[in-house]
Amino acid sequence: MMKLSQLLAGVSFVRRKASDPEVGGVEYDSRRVLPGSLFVAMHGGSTDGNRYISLAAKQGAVAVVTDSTAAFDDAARNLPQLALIEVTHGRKALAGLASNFFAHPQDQLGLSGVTGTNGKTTTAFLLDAMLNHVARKTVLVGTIEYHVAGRIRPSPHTTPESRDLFELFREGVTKGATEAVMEVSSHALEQGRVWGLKYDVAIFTNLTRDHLDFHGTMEKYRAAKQSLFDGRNGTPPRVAVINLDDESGREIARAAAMAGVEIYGYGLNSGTFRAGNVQMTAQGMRFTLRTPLGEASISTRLTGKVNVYNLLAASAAAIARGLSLNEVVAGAAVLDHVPGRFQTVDAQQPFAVVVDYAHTDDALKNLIALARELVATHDGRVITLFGCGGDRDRTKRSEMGRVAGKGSDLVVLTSDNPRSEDPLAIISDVLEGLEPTCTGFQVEPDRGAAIAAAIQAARSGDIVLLAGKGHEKMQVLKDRTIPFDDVQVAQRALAALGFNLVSEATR
Ligand SMILES: CC(=O)N[C@H]1[C@@H](OP(=O)(O)OP(=O)(O)OC[C@H]2O[C@@H](n3ccc(=O)[nH]c3=O)[C@H](O)[C@@H]2O)O[C@H](CO)[C@@H](O)[C@@H]1O[C@H](C)C(=O)N[C@@H](C)C(=O)N[C@H](CCC(=O)O)C(=O)O
Ligand SMILES: Nc1ncnc2c1ncn2[C@@H]1O[C@H](COP(=O)(O)OP(=O)(O)OP(=O)(O)O)[C@@H](O)[C@H]1O
Ligand SMILES: N[C@H](CCC[C@H](N)C(=O)O)C(=O)O
Ligand SMILES: [Mg+2]
Repeated sequence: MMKLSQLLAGVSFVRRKASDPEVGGVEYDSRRVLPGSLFVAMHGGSTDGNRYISLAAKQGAVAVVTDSTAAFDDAARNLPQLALIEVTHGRKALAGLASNFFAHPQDQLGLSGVTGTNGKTTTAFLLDAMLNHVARKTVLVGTIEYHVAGRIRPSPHTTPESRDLFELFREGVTKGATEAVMEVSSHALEQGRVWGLKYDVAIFTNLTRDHLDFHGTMEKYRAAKQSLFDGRNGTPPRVAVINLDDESGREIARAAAMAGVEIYGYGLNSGTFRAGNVQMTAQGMRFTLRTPLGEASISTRLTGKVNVYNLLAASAAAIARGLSLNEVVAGAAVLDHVPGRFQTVDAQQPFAVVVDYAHTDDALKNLIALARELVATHDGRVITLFGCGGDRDRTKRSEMGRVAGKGSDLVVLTSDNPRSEDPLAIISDVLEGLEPTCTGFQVEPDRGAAIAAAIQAARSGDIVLLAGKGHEKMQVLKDRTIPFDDVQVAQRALAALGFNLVSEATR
């Protein structure tokens, strides 16, 4: 419990209807309001939290913070028992209130945030593994799941609302965590979900096409990412770990340097953290890591050029967090794979089946290029299965079709969370890019049947890429959400062909 006035410390507001109740919780969703809660009512893209103020009051809210002048006036008239505060930005206010409510757990954590179009989850997992390897307890927040000092929680969002983030941090600190590693999505930056958080280390992986449905243009998308580095998220980070091979990375580094941030640049061709002598197989990689602390040989079970970048980013961040080069090397060897990222499904079949989360044209292009490199030694073929998400960026659909068509020997075009859209309409958008570039493709909207078809088509030495859903366990359709797991479906398809798992065979 906390007095409303204490919760408001440092939170700027427009006006306040005086009264100072004890508050037992801070909620941004009326459905979670309990007796004694403070409800933060804010407008959104699909509804307006201000519509639910009277419902929240019925459920026992004692105070309401609103981003609406009209809602304030209305509640002042009709709900006289409520303490009221009007703010200009609901989520920024929420971040300040929640930080106060959970007693600033971030101050007791070394906080690292990863942003960029692709590679956030992988880089975060790598950094987390390095920190755990030197016995630092962590909170890990991202797309796949949340880890709170070893305990696993489901992840409803890559980057949760500030209130939920501070709750995770508080629980982590209570359980002995000293570090937090989190993915920071562009949605979160744009909306203010991480407003005011001071990062020790902010990491930029890359910027390529995605999320134009939300940001509108690449410039706005980049600006959202950049705000993690240049102080526009409230306060700039201490260190910025930035991919300097990426054009946007170079721009972001300039802006961060202007804001007084220390830059740790990385890349294959630029920066002070570099990789050389990369030797790559399907099972893993070795390369020389060059850093300002000296050189070391990295050995990892992750593979592919994109994972060289992810390892460079994680290594630089780990060094920024005080690890030695030896500790980085040891930590890099720990991770077997990141769930759903270049995860092989092995039932002793004579071809490879790989589940990967590539759901942008850049990721798909890189994935196919890696597969092409791996089959080139024995003249195998690349079979690529993918679809595009519904209610998401439409501009990437034909581009994904184009890169899949160009790089693959066979494409199986299917569905990937059509959400409210017609799966065939999404497929038709993809075909605009696929048809002109591809000699062999099949269309099968049912993802289960499509996976079976892709696997049936494989011959000895081929690689079957099942792209887009990675770790996901559900397929989101218009009228229902059904359990769906690419790894399991692939295992069943292999079993139907007489290939069976041996123990520990599935990585
Ligand atoms: C576009 C987007 O990010 N939307 C998120 C955002 O919605 P919004 O601001 O439009 O809010 P809204 O749904 O209109 O509701 C307005 C307010 O009313 C409240 N409300 C709503 C209903 C009710 O009965 N009572 C109530 O109080 C809501 O809690 C909210 O505070 O805030 C909501 C509450 O937290 C989220 O559920 C919602 O996520 C939607 C479902 C979503 O799909 N988001 C995705 C795109 C997303 O955020 N993805 C990124 C990662 C992307 C990537 O990995 O590349 C992420 O960080 O997860
Ligand atoms: N550094 C990278 N550069 C380009 N592509 C990458 C990189 N790392 C991973 N990928 C590709 O992108 C896919 C998603 O990777 P990952 O989950 O690490 O990224 P993410 O940024 O967290 O994605 P999301 O925003 O969807 O959660 C991988 O399966 C792989 O195909
Ligand atoms: N988290 C990202 C990736 C989703 C990947 C793909 N499976 C899809 O549903 O589009 C998003 O929500 O845009
Ligand atoms: Mg992610």
